[in-house]
Amino acid sequence: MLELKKLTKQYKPGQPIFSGISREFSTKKIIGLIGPNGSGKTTFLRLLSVNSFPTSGEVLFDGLNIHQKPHEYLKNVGLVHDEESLPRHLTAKELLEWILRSRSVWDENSVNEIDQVLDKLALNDRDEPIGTYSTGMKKKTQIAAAFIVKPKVLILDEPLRGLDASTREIVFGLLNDEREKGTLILMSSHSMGSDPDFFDEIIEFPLRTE
Ligand SMILES: Nc1ncnc2c1ncn2[C@@H]1O[C@H](COP(=O)(O)OP(=O)(O)OP(=O)(O)O)[C@@H](O)[C@H]1O
Repeated sequence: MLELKKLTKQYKPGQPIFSGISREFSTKKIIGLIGPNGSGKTTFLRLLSVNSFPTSGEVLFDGLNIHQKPHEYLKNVGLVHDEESLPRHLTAKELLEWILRSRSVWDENSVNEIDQVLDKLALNDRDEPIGTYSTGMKKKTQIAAAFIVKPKVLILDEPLRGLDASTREIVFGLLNDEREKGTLILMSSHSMGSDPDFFDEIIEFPLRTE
C-alpha cells in the first residue's frame, strides 16, 4: 500500500537524517516509530504526510507518487501533527463538520459519526471554541479530526503526548478498531516504548539503510 523507494532526507551537507530507505507497509497494521529525540521520526512522518519533500527517492501509495499527486493521496490520510494547528474560533464539532464538508464527504450519517467520535473522546459536552481548550483537549480534537475522515492511512506524530492514562486507553481502543477496518497506522511515541506488544511492527530510529 505504501512503498518507500530509496528514500533520503538531508537538511544540510554532511550526514543525512536517513538515506536510501526502501520498505513496504501493508494495510491493517499499527507501526510504531521509536527512537531518541532528534533521531528523525518527525522528519519521516512529515515526508509521508507530504509536509516535506524527499531529497531523493519516492513514496508510492497504491502506485501513486504522493509528492506528485498530493491531493489524491491526502484524501486517504488522517493526520495528527506534533505541533498544534487548529482553528481557535471553531468548536470541535464545527471543525469536524468543516473537515467533512471541505472534503465533499458530508452525508446523512455525518452528524452521528461526529457525535460518536466526540463522545468517545469526551469532547461532546464542550460547546466552546478550541482556543479555550486545554492541551489534552486540543490533542483529542486533533485525534477526532484524524479519525473522522475514515482514513486508509493514519499518520500520528506523538498522539499520546499530554493525554491522561484513561484517555490513552480510549485512543488505543480507537486505534485497534481502526486497524480492524484495514487502516495502516504509523505512529511515533516515546511513551509506547514500554508496551511494544501494542504494535504489529516497530521501526527503530535512527533509520539504517539495509
Ligand atoms: N526543517 C529542518 N531544518 C533543518 N534541520 C531539521 C529540520 N527539521 C528537523 N531537523 C533536524 O533533523 C533531525 C531529526 O529531527 P526530528 O524532529 O525528525 O526528530 P524526532 O525523532 O522526531 O525528535 P523528537 O523525538 O525530539 O520529536 C534533528 O537533528 C533536527 O534538528
